[in-house]
Amino acid sequence: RTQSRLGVFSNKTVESAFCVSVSVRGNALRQGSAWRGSRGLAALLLVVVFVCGAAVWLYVTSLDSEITETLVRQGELVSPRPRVYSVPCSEDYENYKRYPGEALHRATPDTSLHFARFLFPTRRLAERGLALAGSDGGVNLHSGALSMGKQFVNIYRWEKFSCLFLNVRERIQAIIAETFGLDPTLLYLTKPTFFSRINSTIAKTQHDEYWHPHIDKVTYGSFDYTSLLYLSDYGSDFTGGRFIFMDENANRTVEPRAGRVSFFSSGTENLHRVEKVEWGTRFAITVSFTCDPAHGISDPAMP
Ligand SMILES: O=C(O)CCC(=O)C(=O)O
Ligand SMILES: [Fe+2]
Repeated sequence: RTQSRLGVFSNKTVESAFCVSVSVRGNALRQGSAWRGSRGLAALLLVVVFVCGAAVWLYVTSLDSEITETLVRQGELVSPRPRVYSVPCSEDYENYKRYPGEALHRATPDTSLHFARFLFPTRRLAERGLALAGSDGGVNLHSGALSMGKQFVNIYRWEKFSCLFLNVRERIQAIIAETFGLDPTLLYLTKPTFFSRINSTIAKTQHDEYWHPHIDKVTYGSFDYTSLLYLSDYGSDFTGGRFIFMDENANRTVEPRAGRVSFFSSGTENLHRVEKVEWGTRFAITVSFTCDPAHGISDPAMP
């Protein structure tokens, strides 16, 4: 369809060009109008090039994402009950030691109401932490120390962060436990738990290449449950950057919304990737849990 639209525009252009070449052979008045005509033609050409460029760009970006289903739109409010999509259990789990309560589901709740209170300070903290770190990837929260040249800065000094994080962590842990039918005391925070800021600049390190399909249990080792708390809105703060579950026959997306928490079991059943961010800046925090007490980490503490 894009090609035929381009054809129609080209035909009109040829017609106008013919009229102009007739005019220049006439008198001065006609030359003046020919000049105005050719300026109009140039403007028309510019508009045509812009429209075609935009159409091709939209087409290519829609091809890139290949979304087949949108599980949750940015504007939807899925609250207070989480929306749950069950996926078949991955056979990989047979190779792992099992811990009580490991469940194999995917849940995509929108808990904006519960998290609204934490959004602004958490987002500000993420912005300040990432500005200090000067990285386009993420900032680890488990040590609390950001390297800044040769100096280390403890981010937990800011904003009573440990209390804030504890609340966020506890609430997410409670929702995961409730949704998967687990005992919340058998879930442990694990590392890495981190802020991420993504924009359209080119990745500096391989770690910054967030768009590759991956399985969190493989990438991070200790993850059994991944949760993502979004701190900015798809469509207004940034475009692109949708989260995509890559199922066998479908690519199912979750559109980030500030305050939305998406969580899922971290195994093969939840292969996923993040679409490249096209415009703007996307902030999120990844809070991860393990069922293995040996991989648990303690909550950040105030120094
Ligand atoms: O930020 C997201 O939506 C997902 C990030 C992710 O897949 C990861 O950190 O492993
Ligand atoms: Fe991931």
